[in-house]
Amino acid sequence: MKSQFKKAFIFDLDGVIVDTAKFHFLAWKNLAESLEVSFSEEENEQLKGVSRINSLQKILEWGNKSISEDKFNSLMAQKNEEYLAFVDRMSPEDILPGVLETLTYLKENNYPIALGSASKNARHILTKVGLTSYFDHIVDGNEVSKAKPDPEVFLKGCELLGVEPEQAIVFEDSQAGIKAANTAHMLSVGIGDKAVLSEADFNFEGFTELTEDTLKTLTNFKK
Ligand SMILES: O=P(O)(O)OC[C@H]1O[C@@H](O)[C@H](O)[C@@H](O)[C@@H]1O
Ligand SMILES: [Mg+2]
Repeated sequence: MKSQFKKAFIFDLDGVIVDTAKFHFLAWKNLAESLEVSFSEEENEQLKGVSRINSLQKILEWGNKSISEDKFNSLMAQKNEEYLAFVDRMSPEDILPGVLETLTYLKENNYPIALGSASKNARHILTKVGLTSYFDHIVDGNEVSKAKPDPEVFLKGCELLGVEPEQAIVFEDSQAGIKAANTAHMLSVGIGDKAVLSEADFNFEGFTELTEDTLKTLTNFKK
């Protein structure tokens, strides 16, 4: 049965828990440049939180390129191979500052916790950094049909955690993810540049700013 008072936490992965956003950037940049499509931090911002397939579609649109289905599939595989070579070198040292402390506090205080990521590599990355056991449920790119900014990934997380969307607090580093949380009436917490994530209900540079008092403020906040 759902308790209407309980709060639950949903974490995005890339750029929130681990700094894999920089690996996605490097891999997409190499791919875009191989197609002679210019790719800067600005374009990259628009790919954060966006699925692999939609990201490649966007790059092709920006460069006004049309390619065969075979080429499309081989580029997706090539990007993922390059990305996974970076991931292979990851260890618990790659957990972003303050994340472990936040997860430990939430776990000790019995808050339900889910992962809500667009990545098909999410489980592999959580294993690499040793965080799998902190999550009651993991929803990743393999389990959703609609990519962020559609809220499907977070709604699935709520369903599995047994809470209503209004009870969920979402940590996100992408504009697409903040939009998804807002659309579903969840509390959106932007992690990163406030100017970029201006639509979030709360903003923090990183988890080191999230003290126990701040977490209590979030759990008591009514949107
Ligand atoms: O290619 P993957 O690992 O399945 O990830 C899909 C997307 O996952 C998101 O978490 C990232 O922010 C995106 O940059 C990425 O494209
Ligand atoms: Mg992210």
